[in-house]
Amino acid sequence: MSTRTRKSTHAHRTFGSSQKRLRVLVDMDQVLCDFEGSFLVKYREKYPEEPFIPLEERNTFYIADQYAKLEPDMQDKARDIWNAEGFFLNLPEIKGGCQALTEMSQMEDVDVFICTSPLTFYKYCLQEKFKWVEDHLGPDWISRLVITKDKTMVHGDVLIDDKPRIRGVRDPPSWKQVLFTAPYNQKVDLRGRQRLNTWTDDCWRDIIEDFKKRI
Ligand SMILES: O=c1ccn([C@@H]2O[C@H](COP(=O)(O)O)[C@@H](O)[C@H]2O)c(=O)[nH]1
Ligand SMILES: [Mg+2]
Repeated sequence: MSTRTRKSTHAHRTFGSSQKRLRVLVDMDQVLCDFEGSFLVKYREKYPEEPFIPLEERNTFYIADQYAKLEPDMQDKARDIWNAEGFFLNLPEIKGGCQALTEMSQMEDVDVFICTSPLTFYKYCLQEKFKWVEDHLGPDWISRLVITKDKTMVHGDVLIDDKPRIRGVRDPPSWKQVLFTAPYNQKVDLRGRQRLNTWTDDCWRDIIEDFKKRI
């Protein structure tokens, strides 16, 4: 066997598959973690006499924008809830999310990363996001956690995210968004995007398989 043949055989073994790997980015708030539900419970506990907006009537991505329309100081009262120590750490899981992520990461030719934005008031949020991931998914996922204010800067093929409009310095981003359904994004124009309503059926699997065919 010539040197050239040996080299190419080795190369074939090392990089055996011609299938490109699909890189999936998955958001945390309102995709893996129940930000909205938890906010409402805590808000009503803290301000039982104040008006509130039921989940099915939420119509803006930022809670504070809609609460500001109720009364002038409601915006600050709302912010106090998620700025508090322990808010992010104690967010309940969106049903089936962590199980789906674990299974997704075991799919052939798929790499999964968590991609989340921090609060500008980052005192508790940053470390609590790390701890949440460790507690719910395990320590191996810490190296798969990307925290950024600008998700367009992160390279990927798919971003599963509830935010109706994601903008940043890179336009267009490398990824295609799959819109994870939330109360405030039910009526938005999908602009060619796919929707994922829940983690509790196999639709996410079909979406990932479909993207694998397209890359
Ligand atoms: O009403 C809200 C809802 C969310 N936030 C914060 O915005 C970012 C959103 O993060 P994603 O990664 O896009 O889910 C996050 O820091 C939320 O805590 C908010 O400030 N107000
Ligand atoms: Mg989100």
